[in-house]
Amino acid sequence: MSLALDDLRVRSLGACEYDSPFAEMLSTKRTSPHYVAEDDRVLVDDTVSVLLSHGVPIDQVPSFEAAGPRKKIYFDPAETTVGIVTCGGLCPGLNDVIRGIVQELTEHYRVKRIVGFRNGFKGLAKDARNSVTDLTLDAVRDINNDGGTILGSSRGAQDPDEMVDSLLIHEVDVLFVIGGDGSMRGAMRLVERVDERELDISVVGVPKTIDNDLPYTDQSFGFQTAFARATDFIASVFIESQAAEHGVGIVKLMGRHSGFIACYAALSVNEANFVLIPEVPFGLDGDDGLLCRVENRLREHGQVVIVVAEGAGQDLLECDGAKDASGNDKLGDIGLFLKDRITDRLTEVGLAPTVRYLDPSYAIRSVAANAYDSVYCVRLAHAAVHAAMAGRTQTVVVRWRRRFVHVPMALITGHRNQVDPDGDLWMSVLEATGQPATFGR
Ligand SMILES: Nc1ncnc2c1ncn2[C@@H]1O[C@H](COP(=O)(O)OP(=O)(O)O)[C@@H](O)[C@H]1O
Ligand SMILES: O=P(O)(O)OC[C@H]1O[C@](O)(COP(=O)(O)O)[C@@H](O)[C@@H]1O
Ligand SMILES: [Mg+2]
Repeated sequence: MSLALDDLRVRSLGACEYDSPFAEMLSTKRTSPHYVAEDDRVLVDDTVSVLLSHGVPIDQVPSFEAAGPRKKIYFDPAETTVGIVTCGGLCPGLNDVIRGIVQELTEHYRVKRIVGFRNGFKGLAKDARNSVTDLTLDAVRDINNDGGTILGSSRGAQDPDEMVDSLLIHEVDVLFVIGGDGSMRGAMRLVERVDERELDISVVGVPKTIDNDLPYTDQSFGFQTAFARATDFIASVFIESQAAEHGVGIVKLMGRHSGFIACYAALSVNEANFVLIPEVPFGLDGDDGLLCRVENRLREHGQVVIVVAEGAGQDLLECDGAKDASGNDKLGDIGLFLKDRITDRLTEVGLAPTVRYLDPSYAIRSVAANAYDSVYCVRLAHAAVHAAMAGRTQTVVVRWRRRFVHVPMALITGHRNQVDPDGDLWMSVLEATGQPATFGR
């Protein structure tokens, strides 16, 4: 996708006139290999030929605004009320982000009040006006030890005007939306209404996706925890299948449209023979199809391990076009389908398989963040707070090539991050599994 520098400019509500609590600490800081000053920018691309292809001087190639504290801020902290909402599916680290935002706003910016809206955007609807909770340091003290979100979450559309009314009733100046692609679309609709009503409210997003399907972020928070947890289940079916005469282990992992969890978890265990992801179609039948390949593998090695992302092979299933409350496609169960088809095939050819099938999806998504993701979450939380207090709006904070940067909200929903079948990650999966680049197609 080709971007111009202007596509990457983030919106500000206005001039920053208040001293930031970080003003003194920043007074001597300059860009270094380990720090990007607030007036410097971070390149989108890191490859020589790509940079050259823009054909413009280096300060005009696409770049992001650096995240981090500013010397001057837009909101007067003593007069600022902040709201936080978590939306969509769970993801490890949601509580860490909430806690990080509350700690930063309380201990450094000393804002007037922080409220949490309960159960996602539902908590901003008209009939939920009493569902806010005060987020104090005490309220968030140990929440990082638990998975899920203390605020609750939901799917399903809400009236954006009602949501703006709720922000006004609670005198919210800054709203943090922690959510995925759907939530960011919802947040943009909210910003439209805020603009129409000429309100001075900042909306800043912290992108959340267990599937790692949001662009402009190296890896989303919680992803490392998720694939680390997924490895336990792959290891389990590996051991089970090893102990059987004709053992087949199948694990279905989350990944609606993007197979990152499947790829990373499989590479981590490095015992999978087939990794099936939405980005790479496969066929079942014929000498080249999955069933024949599984049979051959079983005959040669006595054991097969398959890792399948939930969105893989959807074209093989009958789909009724059903949607969830947020409008996301309801997927067919590729894991159970494969389990049945593989069992039938191996039984037909007399191999009497022992098939172990695990679908640990919710057991993976509901855990607390690991130490790595906790660090990531707290740093995203800090970046989000600095961005909002400096008046940025319609903006999300992400880590891109190890730098924390600001990205216009529209870009994060513009396309999906997916495993590139021509990229080096998929190549590593092919190397590790020994499976062909395509089969049955
Ligand atoms: N196109 C959209 N416009 C407005 N709101 C949306 C849109 N898509 C999703 N939402 C809302 O955002 C919230 C979260 O969306 P969902 O798709 O469930 O999760 P995620 O944000 O994790 O992708 C839901 O309340 C949903 O109704
Ligand atoms: O059963 P639920 O809660 O609707 O969620 C299932 C989906 O949620 C996900 O974890 C991702 O959801 P989001 O779009 O909310 O990030 C998918 O991997 C999965 O398909
Ligand atoms: Mg989503």
